[in-house]
Amino acid sequence: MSVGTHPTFENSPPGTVLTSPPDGSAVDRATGAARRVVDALLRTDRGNANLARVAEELNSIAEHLEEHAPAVAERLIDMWNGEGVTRHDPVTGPENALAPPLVLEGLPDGSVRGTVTLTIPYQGPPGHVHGGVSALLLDHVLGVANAWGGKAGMTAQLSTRYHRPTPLFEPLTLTGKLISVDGRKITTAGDIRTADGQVCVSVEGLFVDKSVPRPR
Ligand SMILES: CCCCC/C=C\C/C=C\C/C=C\C/C=C\CCCC(=O)SCCNC(=O)CCNC(=O)[C@H](O)C(C)(C)COP(=O)(O)OP(=O)(O)OC[C@H]1O[C@@H](n2cnc3c(N)ncnc32)[C@H](O)[C@@H]1OP(=O)(O)O
Repeated sequence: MSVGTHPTFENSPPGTVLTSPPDGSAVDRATGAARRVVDALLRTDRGNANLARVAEELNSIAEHLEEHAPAVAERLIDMWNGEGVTRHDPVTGPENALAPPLVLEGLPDGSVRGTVTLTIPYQGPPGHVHGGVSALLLDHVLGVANAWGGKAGMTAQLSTRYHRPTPLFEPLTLTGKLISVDGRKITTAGDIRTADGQVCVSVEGLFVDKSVPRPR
C-alpha cells in the first residue's frame, strides 16, 4: 500500500512536520486543559477538601461534551478524513488527551524524530516511564517512519528491548526509520534516548502491507 499524498523523504524537504501539532484551536486548547487535569489529579494533595466538587464539575463538563457528540459512526468518518495525518491518535493527536502529544519531523536520511517530556500520567517504575507507554510511542513512531519512507502497514510484531529505565521529566528523543522492504513485509527500527544520547528503549518492528478500510 502506498501512502497517497502523505509526504515522503523523497518528495518533501527535511524538517517536514509529519504529525498535526496543536494549532491553538478551541478543541486543541480544551484537550491541553484535559491533559493538565489528568496530571494535576495525580499531583494534588489527597486531602484536598474540594475534590468532591472537582468531581462534580468534571462530570458536568463531560455531560456537556456528550450532549454535543454526533453518532460515533459519523465522528469516525470525520476523524479519518484526509491522507493519514491524524488529530485523534493516542501518541501525536492534539485532540487526544491521552497523547503527550509527540510532534514528529522527517529527516533527509529517511528517519523521523521527535522530542517529548513525559510526566506522572505515564509513570511505570518510580520516576520512570511505563514500558507499555514506551512501546506505544515507538510503535507509532515506526508507523510514521514507514509513511516518510513511502510505505504503510499494520504492526505484525514489535520486538522491544528495555536497556535502562526511561526517565520522566526530561526531554526524550524518539526516532524511527524504515530499514527494509521484502514483498509485503516492512522492517522498521527505532529508539528512545535521553538528551545525552543514552538509549533507554530500542525496537524493531515487522509491519505487513495491509490496512483496515477507512470509515466512509
Ligand atoms: C495502520 C496503517 C495506517 C495507514 C495510514 C496511511 C498513511 C500513513 C500516514 C501516516 C502514518 C500515521 C500513522 C500510523 C502510525 C502507527 C501505526 C499504528 C500501527 C498499529 O497500531 S496497527 C494495529 C496492531 N496490529 C494489528 O492489529 C495487526 C493484526 N494482524 C493482522 O491484521 C494480520 O495478522 C497481518 C495484517 C499482520 C498479517 O496478515 P495477512 O493475512 O495480511 O498476511 P500473512 O499472515 O500472510 O503475513 C504476510 C507475511 O508476514 C509474515 N508475518 C505476519 N505476521 C508475522 C509475525 N507476527 N511475525 C513474523 N512474520 C509474520 C507472514 O509469515 C508472511 O510472510 P511470507 O510472505 O514470507 O510468508
